[in-house]
Amino acid sequence: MIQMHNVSKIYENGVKALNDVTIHIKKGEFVFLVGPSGAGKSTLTKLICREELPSRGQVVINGRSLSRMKNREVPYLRRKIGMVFQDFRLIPTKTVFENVAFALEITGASNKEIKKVVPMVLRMVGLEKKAKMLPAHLSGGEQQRTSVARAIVNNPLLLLADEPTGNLDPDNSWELMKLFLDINRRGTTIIMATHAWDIVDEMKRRVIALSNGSIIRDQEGGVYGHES
Ligand SMILES: Nc1ncnc2c1ncn2[C@@H]1O[C@H](COP(=O)(O)OP(=O)(O)OP(=O)(O)O)[C@@H](O)[C@H]1O
Repeated sequence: MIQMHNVSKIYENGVKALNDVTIHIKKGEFVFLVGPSGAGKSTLTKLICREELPSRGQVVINGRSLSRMKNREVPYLRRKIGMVFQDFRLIPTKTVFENVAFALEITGASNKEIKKVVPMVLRMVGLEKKAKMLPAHLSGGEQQRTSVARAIVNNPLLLLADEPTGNLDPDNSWELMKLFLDINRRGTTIIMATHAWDIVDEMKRRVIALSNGSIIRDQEGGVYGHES
């Protein structure tokens, strides 16, 4: 489903963030991206959602090369990808319901569909009772679950999460991981960049370790590792 062939990324300021990276990720996999700060994890996730283009090599999602994709096709790609960030990125003036509904509205969903689907997704993340609240009145864990609801409301093929537990305490981090497992069991591929070594070690999933822009380990049922 995701293929990167000999991908390098050099930013305009000359920083080489990724160096000859080749990865294949199959539909339904759960992959942790690990490595020290600056190793290239965020850059890799940005290449997958075409927020950045590779300087060399190819990124192919579902058989489509992202370098050849036209700008007007990018929204269709993004609909297939749900994104979750460390800092939640909710719209502060919208309620929980409205934040999630917004992701559906921009795909042209009808009001009827929004009224049906949003409560279902809020129930799945355990926020059905908080639908009318604003993000500022929620705990960090609840804000992150709202952002997960928003990410999955379009039923994406892929959930891309960049350090999603970075602002959560251990209990909320594990709640989030249970939710991710649930989402993964329903068939969504998950790629999660993280420094949370305890989560990686406990979950025993595929681990891709980056160091200085290169893959130094790619292991099924892997651990965080301390080589990096
Ligand atoms: N937009 C940019 N322009 C220039 N250099 C960048 C840009 N984004 C990232 N970099 C550089 O590319 C390298 C890889 O950064 P990246 O954010 O991918 O690392 P990371 O592994 O996600 O780090 P962290 O764990 O701190 O989030 C770093 O040296 C960083 O400074």
